[in-house]
Amino acid sequence: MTKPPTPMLDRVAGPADLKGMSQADLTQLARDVRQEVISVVAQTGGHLGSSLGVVELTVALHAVFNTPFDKLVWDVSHQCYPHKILTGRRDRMHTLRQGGGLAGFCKRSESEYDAFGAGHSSTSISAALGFAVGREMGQPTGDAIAVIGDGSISAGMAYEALNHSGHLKSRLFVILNDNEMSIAPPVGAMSKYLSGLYSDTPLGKLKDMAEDFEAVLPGPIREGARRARQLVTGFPGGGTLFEELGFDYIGPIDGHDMGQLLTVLRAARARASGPTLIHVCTVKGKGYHPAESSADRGHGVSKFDVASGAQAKSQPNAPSYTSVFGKTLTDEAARDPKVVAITAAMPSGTGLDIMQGRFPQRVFDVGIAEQHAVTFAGGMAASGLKPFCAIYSTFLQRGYDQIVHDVVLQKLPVRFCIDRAGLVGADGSTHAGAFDVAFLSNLPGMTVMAAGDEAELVHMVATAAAYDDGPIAFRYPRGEGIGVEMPERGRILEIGKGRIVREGTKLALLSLGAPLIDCLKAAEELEARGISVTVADARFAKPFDTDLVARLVREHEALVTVEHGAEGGFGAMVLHWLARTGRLDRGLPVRTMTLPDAFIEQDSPARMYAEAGLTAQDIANTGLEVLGIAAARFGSAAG
Ligand SMILES: Cc1ncc(C[n+]2csc(CCOP(=O)(O)OP(=O)(O)O)c2C)c(N)n1
Ligand SMILES: CC(=O)[C@@H](O)[C@H](O)COP(=O)(O)O
Ligand SMILES: [Mg+2]
Repeated sequence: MTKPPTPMLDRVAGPADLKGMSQADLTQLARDVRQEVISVVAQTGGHLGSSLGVVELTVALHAVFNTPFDKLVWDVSHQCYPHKILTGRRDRMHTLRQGGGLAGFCKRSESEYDAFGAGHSSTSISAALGFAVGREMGQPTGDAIAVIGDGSISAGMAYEALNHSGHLKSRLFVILNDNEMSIAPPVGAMSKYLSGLYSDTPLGKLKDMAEDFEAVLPGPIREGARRARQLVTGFPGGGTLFEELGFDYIGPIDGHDMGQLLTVLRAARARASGPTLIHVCTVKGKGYHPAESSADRGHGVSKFDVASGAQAKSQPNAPSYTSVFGKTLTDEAARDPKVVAITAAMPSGTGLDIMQGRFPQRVFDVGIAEQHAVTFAGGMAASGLKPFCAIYSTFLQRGYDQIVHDVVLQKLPVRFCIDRAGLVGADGSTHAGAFDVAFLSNLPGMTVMAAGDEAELVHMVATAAAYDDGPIAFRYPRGEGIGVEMPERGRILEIGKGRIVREGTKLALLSLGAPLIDCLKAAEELEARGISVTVADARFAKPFDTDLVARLVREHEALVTVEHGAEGGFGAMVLHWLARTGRLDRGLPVRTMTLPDAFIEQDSPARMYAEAGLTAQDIANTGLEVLGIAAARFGSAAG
């Protein structure tokens, strides 16, 4: 399909070109940018809905503010595609979320217009306030503008920042992009509150009067808006929640109406002396019917046909880990009424929407609130329930102290279901599930499992359901399983016990979780070279199977551990144990293969693991290396 003409956008090299444009030109520019976003994401896939929802807002912000001197901070920044198109990266948008290409989120190293990196939500107000204080202390920076969604502002960190902003009273702009959507429909009292600010109040009529005012929003209008708001908020001071926190509140305004946006942004920029929140109402997926009309408003799409909106469907060879988890937990819930589940605004991403469909009263979506999710689960466990807290590895980082202080310290039997473990592909370094084994395995009394395949995941869900002696976690990767035969029902695994998957004699490969398939492939390659290889699946990072490790060390000439996790995790613990028990004294060559001490940028998972040095070939090569050392050291027939 030929791309629609974008005459106004073709004239724009950067935000400076927007300064002289008329409202009509800017409106046309927005139309062009919207078409560009649709054309690009049809080719690349990505976060379509959120970006379409902020097209007019992005044009207006770059037209009114002096970026990059003024710092525009996008929350999550999954909605940054119009921003990237307008800030000199239009010609590279076709590389979006691909190896060596543009990141799917804002990155300081990618552009001076990306004032602050993101990918995780609810950080923008804190960062913007940091810039504002920097300005006040003489740093070369201008205004600070945070753009945060109605989902992201529901997270605790956003309140911490709002609270501090109101305390400091620094000039700061917070644009609340309210599209009444998170990934799923938003949950929580804040969402209802925001809707109450504009649902059926007289303000709706006042908005029309705000149009085309070049000067400050005229007093009667502004006063009228405040009076109308007093009708709906009832706060003692008569203001909105934000005003009670020390913000000037303006809105709500129509985030697709260029006239209102320009008028209000220019007025606010001219007048604001302290923290100012501008409440902008938008539509996620705006201007592209297939997105606007879909349940998730096109939040995350694969490549698609523009005319029909039909997305390219991958042909899976095996069920996804996520769907296996969702189905298996639902079966466990059917057998045990104590089983409940918690998600932090990601019911479909975690697969809990499957259980939600059958047991809606037993699945709790707490909003983007991982810290709360963990301690909430702790309370549930303390009450006698069996909470399964399903949070992506990368987002679980947000609730670490709650894991340590509220759950593990009290030995509460919370089950942590850690999806997206390892490298995740297009979302890149901000979303890597690299650290959970390391940060969980050092906690006293924590049990950590890792599924070697989708059948193992079924057993781990059953094991977690049966395990009430304390906190337990199981991790599994993004995407499809490897196509193993699936059990009817999960088997309860013996805690701390691994398994031998392939018997050999010379080299021992000890895998934790997903690298199992790569270890088996490496073993086949080495076998073809006459080298006999044992492949063991650790199953548990903590407590790991010391009898198994002792046997591998006793019966083989060399040992290699492999994990999709950062240094300081499983391999480190095994090595530490071997050293501590004297099992290295005879000089057995050991290698621990982990993710590197670096962040790996977006690419296909296969290419990311190649960059990490964790392919089957890498494992085979490492095996040859350690066997060579063994031969040189012990004069064996190894190698
Ligand atoms: C800490 C954290 N938890 C979860 C996510 C996953 N996530 C990405 S966008 C999103 C919804 C954001 O909703 P909103 O802020 O309203 O933005 P919109 O997509 O509506 O523009 C979620 C939950 C995340 N990026 N960071
Ligand atoms: C922007 C964000 O954080 C989420 O949309 C995330 O990209 C989802 O990841 P998955 O695609 O792995 O569910
Ligand atoms: Mg939203």
